[in-house]
Parts: sequence; C-alpha cells; structure tokens
Amino acid sequence: MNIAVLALQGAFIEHIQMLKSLGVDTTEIRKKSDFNQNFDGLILSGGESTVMGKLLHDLDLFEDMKIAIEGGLPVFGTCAGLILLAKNIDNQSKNHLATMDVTVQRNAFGRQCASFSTTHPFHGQQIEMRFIRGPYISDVKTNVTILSEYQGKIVAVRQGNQLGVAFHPELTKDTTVHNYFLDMIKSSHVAAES
Ligand SMILES: NC(=O)CC[C@H](N)C(=O)O
Repeated sequence: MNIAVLALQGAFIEHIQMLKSLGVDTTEIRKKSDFNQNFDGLILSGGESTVMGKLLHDLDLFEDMKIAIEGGLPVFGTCAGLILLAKNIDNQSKNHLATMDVTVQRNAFGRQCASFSTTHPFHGQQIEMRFIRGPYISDVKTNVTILSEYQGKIVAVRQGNQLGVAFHPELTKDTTVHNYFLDMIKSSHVAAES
C-alpha cells in the first residue's frame, strides 16, 4: 500500500511517520508531477486551509486532485484537510476542492490557545482527539455518515471514498483513524476486484 500525502504546509510529516509505523509506503506530493505516480489513497493534513488551497492552484495541482477524488481516489482530510474537502464553508465565501457534501465552520473551537485533547468515541471506539483551531461540521447531506460528535458538534464524517475529521489523529499515538482509512482503501480494492 502506498499513500500520497500533500506535503506543502502543515502537519504532513506526522502523517507520514504514522503511516510508516503502520508499514505503509508514502509519496510526498509537492508538485504536479508527484501526483502522476501510483498510490492507493491521499491524505490532506492539518495546517492552514487558505494557504494550502492557494498553493494547490499555484502549483497547478488543484484540478488533478479534484478529478482524482471525484473519480474515487480514497482521501482522508484532517482539520484544514477537511476544510479543503468541504463543499461549503459557513464563515467564508470561497471553498476549495469541494468534493464532500458537508458544511464546515472554521476555527469553531476557538483560537490556538484554546487547543485541547480529549478521549472520545470515533465509530464506537474511544480514541484520543486533539483539537487545534479545528472546524466543526455544521451540516451534512444524507449521503454522509457521521462517525463522531463531540458536545453536539459533528467532528468526523465519511462519504464513500472520503473521510474527514476535525481533529488531529496524527499528533497522537492512536492509530485508530488511520487504520479506519486503510481499511476503507482495502475494501475499495476488494469491491473493484469483485
Ligand atoms: N489545525 C488546523 O488544521 C487548523 C485549521 C485552520 N483553522 C484553517 O482554517 O485552515
């Protein structure tokens, strides 16, 4: 298995380290030609969604990425990565890849100094969740499955090949969410073969 990680800005190194600890190969996406290689899934890390969104355009990666995700490439967005995937952003007019039928509210849990960690269920399993200026998901269409809510706010969702979380699993030692993503990819392979 080989997972591409958008490596322009933000917490991408931590995703790469976690994937390596799970025995998964990684491809860093820094320029358009990196995206032509073969990989099984894509991770969009936390960071600053406005910066990453702009860089995707500047580096001419935007269209290729949007087409690949819409064509079924499994994608996992954490925090700013989730914002990149959202079709609607409540407190901002400009969206980015807009592949996921969710509305997000940026910086919904307060400023950097209001960052916190908690133990909370994700898809029925208690995991450590670390929130750093994270968004929450204020609305989803019926084709979106809610995987976690924290204090009445949706913080993890899945829509087909797309997984989005408002927190930072890559900054903890808990591999549950990454394993969930890897299982999504494995079952999409099985579906494609049968
Ligand atoms: N930790 C994060 O990824 C923060 C996301 C950031 N607030 C944004 O809107 O892009």
